[in-house]
Amino acid sequence: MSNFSYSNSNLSHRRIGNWLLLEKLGSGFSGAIYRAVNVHTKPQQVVALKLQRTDESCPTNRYERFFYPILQGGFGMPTLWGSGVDGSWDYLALDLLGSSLHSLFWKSNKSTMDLGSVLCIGMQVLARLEFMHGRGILHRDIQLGNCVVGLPPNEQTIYMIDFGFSKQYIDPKTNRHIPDSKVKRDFIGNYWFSSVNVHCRGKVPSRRDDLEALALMLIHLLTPGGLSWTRKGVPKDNIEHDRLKRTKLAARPEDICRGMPDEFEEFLRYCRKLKFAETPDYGHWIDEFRGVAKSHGFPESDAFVWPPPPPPPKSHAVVPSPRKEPANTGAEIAKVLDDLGQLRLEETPKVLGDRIRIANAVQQAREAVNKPTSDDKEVIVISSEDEDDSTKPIPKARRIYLLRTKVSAATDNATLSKLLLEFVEVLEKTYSKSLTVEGFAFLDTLYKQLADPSVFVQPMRTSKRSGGSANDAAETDALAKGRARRGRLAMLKEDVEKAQTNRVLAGLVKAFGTEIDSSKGKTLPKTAFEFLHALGARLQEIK
Ligand SMILES: Nc1ncnc2c1ncn2[C@@H]1O[C@H](COP(=O)(O)OP(=O)(O)OP(=O)(O)O)[C@@H](O)[C@H]1O
Repeated sequence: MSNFSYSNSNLSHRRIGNWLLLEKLGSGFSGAIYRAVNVHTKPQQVVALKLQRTDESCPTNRYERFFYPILQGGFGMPTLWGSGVDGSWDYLALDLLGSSLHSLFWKSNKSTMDLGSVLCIGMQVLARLEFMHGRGILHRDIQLGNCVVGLPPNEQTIYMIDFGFSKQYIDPKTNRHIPDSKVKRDFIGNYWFSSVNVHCRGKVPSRRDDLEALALMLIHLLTPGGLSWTRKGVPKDNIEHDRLKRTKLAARPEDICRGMPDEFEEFLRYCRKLKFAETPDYGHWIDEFRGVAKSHGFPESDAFVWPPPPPPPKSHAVVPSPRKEPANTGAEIAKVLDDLGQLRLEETPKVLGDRIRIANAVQQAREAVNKPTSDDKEVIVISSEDEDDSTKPIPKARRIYLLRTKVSAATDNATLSKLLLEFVEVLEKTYSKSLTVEGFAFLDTLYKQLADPSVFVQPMRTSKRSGGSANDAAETDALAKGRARRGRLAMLKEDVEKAQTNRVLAGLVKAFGTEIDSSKGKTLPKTAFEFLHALGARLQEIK
């Protein structure tokens, strides 16, 4: 085993193979990278020479020499110009590239990376993974240090490097996916971003784990100070490592993604739901990230521009956009602010959980900011639903937001039914069948519309036996009986089918929201969709 210290050594001006070493670019535990020139070419070809001792206990250069040829020609894959062994040195001559994302972010001295840049990283790394996986190779060490930008004119392209931990997941002899195993295995990857399955549960890595590492990397960049388990540095012993794994395992997607566009939480959930041998839908998530960029006013291109250009104007930076409506008076704005001031979270009745109350408060604040003052002479509509006529995908969160604004303006049950079914369609079409903050906010608005008769133009009740709120409550209670016997969501669906009034439906929407909010991962099982469809149908019937 080599005791050689790559970080303390300086091999500048030495010649290895055809290459004259210039300055050191980086070094790790088991290798060093130098800028080097080919002594035989004119003009001199400049490369990055990746060096490793031949007696290295972890001979990653030998593995990389195998993978690079398979990856040649891929966009964002470095070209391998040569490789060999010279004396005690094993070397790879690679395209000379620029800084790693780790070093760019570190030097920016910011606690988070801007959303626009993070989305570009997401889109580009997804495309790299699609290519690698398409060639039958897993990366298995996705991290910021292994994503590097090119040198001009390729400085907006992110390259994948370091295939020392890579592996073929398609067996070249049988052409079949490698098998899964129940035997716990030693973890391969990195402490920060390796997936929960691989890192904490000892599972065999597959394509899904490369994607989950990317998801964690993106979430890390958007988290002030980074993901909690990255803050104490590299674990020094097994006790610290075990603690780190426990923290990672316990971190719920909804907690670590709080405050970020919903798509990040959905992407993480999606990765974790993929089956061992399942092919991820890379294109779908590239489109989702592009949609988020668009809705936040960033360019839709995945070009990674660093340092990031100034953020888009505030009016475009917020996901929801105001509806077209007459100019608001100063009194209205004052009322919204007053309402916000009155918002006493601990005393607000619990409707659908904290997530909704917070979402609503944030929503109101956003709307207050976007509303013109009484001094404004004309209404400036920054964007509206009608403007979204492009073929680009609208992110799920925005679609749900738009539906929610329509629900709050609806004046009859038929419209509510139509909007609810559109909402269900959005949920059904997305991969992650979990209810996000926007989804809960939609249910909350629907609940309020159904519970408050004053919002409807038409009379709300047609039932002979529903005389008042006491009866309504009794009816809801009666309908709730027997839930212990059958699945609660299935029971709620049956209750919906029997409901006679909007107020009863409101109670059931509330119960449904509470049910989902208390479920692990806020996921919507089949019975939840059945409930929503039944609710849509019942709304058509109750005039
Ligand atoms: N082709 C390249 N051009 C320029 N710099 C590079 C290149 N490849 C690597 N580097 C720099 O050297 C660093 C280490 O590279 P790499 O990850 O390939 O080596 P390693 O020995 O496997 O490192 P580690 O032990 O940290 O995984 C990178 O983070 C990057 O800053």
